[in-house]
Amino acid sequence: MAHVLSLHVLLSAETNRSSFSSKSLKLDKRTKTSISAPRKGNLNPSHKTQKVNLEISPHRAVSAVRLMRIEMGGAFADLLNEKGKGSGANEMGYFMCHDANTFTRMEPLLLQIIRIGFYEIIKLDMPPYAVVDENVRLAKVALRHGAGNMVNAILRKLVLHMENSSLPLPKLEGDDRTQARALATLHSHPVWMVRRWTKHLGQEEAIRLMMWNNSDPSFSLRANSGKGVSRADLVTKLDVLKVPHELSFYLNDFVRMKTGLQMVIQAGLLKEGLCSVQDESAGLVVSVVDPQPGESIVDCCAAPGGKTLYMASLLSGQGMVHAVDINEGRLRILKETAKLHQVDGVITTIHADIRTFSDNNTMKCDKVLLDAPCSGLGVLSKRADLRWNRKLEDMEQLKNLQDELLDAASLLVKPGGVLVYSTCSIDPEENEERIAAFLLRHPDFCIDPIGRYVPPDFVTEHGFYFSNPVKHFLDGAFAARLSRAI
Ligand SMILES: C[S@@+](CC[C@H](N)C(=O)[O-])C[C@H]1O[C@@H](n2cnc3c(N)ncnc32)[C@H](O)[C@@H]1O
Repeated sequence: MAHVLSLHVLLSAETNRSSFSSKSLKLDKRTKTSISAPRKGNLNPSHKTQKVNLEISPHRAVSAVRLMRIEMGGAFADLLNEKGKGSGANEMGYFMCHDANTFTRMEPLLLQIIRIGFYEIIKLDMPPYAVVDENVRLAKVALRHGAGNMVNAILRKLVLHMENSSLPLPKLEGDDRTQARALATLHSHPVWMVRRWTKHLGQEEAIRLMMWNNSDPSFSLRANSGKGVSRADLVTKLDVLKVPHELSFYLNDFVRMKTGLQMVIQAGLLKEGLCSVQDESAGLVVSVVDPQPGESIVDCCAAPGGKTLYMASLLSGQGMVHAVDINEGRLRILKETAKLHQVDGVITTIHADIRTFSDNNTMKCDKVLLDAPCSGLGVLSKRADLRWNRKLEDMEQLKNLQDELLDAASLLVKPGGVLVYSTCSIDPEENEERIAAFLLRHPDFCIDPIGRYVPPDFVTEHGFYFSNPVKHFLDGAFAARLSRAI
């Protein structure tokens, strides 16, 4: 069950995607004939006459390979849909490969097929015997007859348990550790995360958070005012596309949507730079910075540029955002998007490690944003793979890095200027604790409470910004606004 959640994302993405066209699939699917003229993959000639039922679901096939690649190769779920390596056509080719040696290497696929079956039966509530049938077929085509039999036996056992309401689910009893393990299984999260959240949030809220992480993510679009596109213009476009949406309660340029992102993409709204996909929680971090025309702003960890672009669009052509990032490729994306969004006149890109940049530079700006590398524990509903890639040991390393970056960023703030530290984490050790430690090291900075910049609902007792997924139904995010003494 470990990756069933990412499967969910992939399935819905693939339903609308055309990285392999339905036209090409028609050639291969729903035919109960021998494979005679394969168009992809290295089919062994000896199989040309093999009678194989190819009536397999392409979505399942692509999903199974993608899940395997995420698990074994660390592929990012959200990058798998780009052309090339991750294209659906490639993965279908993988499935249609009938070389005996490849079978051995493909074995982990069996696990993914079983996971898909479990997910469809338990979570998607699909007709169970159809699911068994489809996945058995898939295992037979992709692996071998015996693999199909195994899928059949396991999924049928599951269906039986479901019918008799006798699923052997772990019980929420015993000591903390045992309960955490049970919750981890029930809600498909790593045990260390469950233990951490239970400690920080209490068990009830930890469960709500896991349920949120497992739910369908919603998305927000930001109308690109830098290009003269108003929210009303964006709403008109969405109406034409018949994409259901509602206006953001918190941000004037934002629109929320639960479904229809694929339609927005296919209609070219992003490609034309009319809008960006940006969560309101990230937009509210920009509200905390509160960019004003004429100001100089350093964005220390800027790429791929979500916040840089939004800040630039608020400058009305006056002022400058210096976008610094250590990752050249991501910075290039930022630069290209800035052009597309017609805000490149107020953005300069600087490829550098902010730590050496600030050491060797006398630059002092009105405002400095440090959107620090973090665990991403606030965005797990959109990053289904992240929970399994993130390790407890990462947290210590991240905290050290965040401290170093904060020290470096502070050097770029002019006297009387503002430093904003933000993360997309809900973990106090990456948020409040980093600020407390920073203020001890830097007595020339103090907290500037953010009540003036965001709705009261997002203001913590210490004057920080915090977006809580289970309270605000947005991604989790944190920001502290610190002002430097004159
Ligand atoms: C959370 S992401 C920033 C997201 C960005 N602010 C946005 O809104 O799109 C963190 C970024 O920090 C960058 N980064 C990590 N270490 C860095 C360093 N030492 N100096 C500069 N950038 C760094 C990473 O390359 C990554 O792009």
